[in-house]
Amino acid sequence: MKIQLAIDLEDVDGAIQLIDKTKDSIDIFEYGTPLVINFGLEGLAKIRKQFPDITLLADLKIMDVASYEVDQAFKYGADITTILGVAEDQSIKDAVKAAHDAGKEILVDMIGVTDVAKRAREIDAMGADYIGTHTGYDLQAKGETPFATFAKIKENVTHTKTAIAGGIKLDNVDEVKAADPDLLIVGGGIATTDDPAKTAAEFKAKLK
Ligand SMILES: O=C(CO)[C@H](O)[C@H](O)COP(=O)(O)O
Repeated sequence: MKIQLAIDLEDVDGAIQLIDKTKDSIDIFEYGTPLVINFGLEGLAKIRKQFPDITLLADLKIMDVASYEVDQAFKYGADITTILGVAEDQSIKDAVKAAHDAGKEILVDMIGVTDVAKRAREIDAMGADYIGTHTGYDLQAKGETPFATFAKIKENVTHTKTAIAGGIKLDNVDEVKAADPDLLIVGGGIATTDDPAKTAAEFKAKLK
């Protein structure tokens, strides 16, 4: 299982410092949506320049004009970008094609999807690289977790790699291991701890 650190900070220099501290334990770094909102893809390019060899995901949560936005993410240094599972089929197919033409990857974020099993089967057939459960902050605040939805995804995909996100902390690692995703995405569970380097290393050790 790979681990992705979601960097949902509000400044690029803070993101650079966080990457520097945690890079020995993390497989994929996510340029989170707050960074996209505040600094656009210029911030992503700054991170790429600083770290030419890391795997970078741009969390664009694309909804439309998919080929263009996917191409922009890769032009500015991403290896993977995200599109929403609630987007039109055509947009998801366009995103997958644009990514694969560029030798890159697409993660479909299932936030807000109501019929998860059906949509997971459809997305599996569209050739996305990853399909991810995502309990957003607004539902985390109501006590929701991603595990039940993740199980539905896992049951309904045949070849797409699976990802889980939404409020995962070190305390949840046993449940994550039982769920068995290909990719674990952690944001606050690493970034907001007193010692992110130590927490990231603990995640890595526990996931072995
Ligand atoms: O995409 C996101 C918010 O929209 C976050 O990156 C994702 O939820 C992971 O962060 P956390 O572990 O803090 O929930």
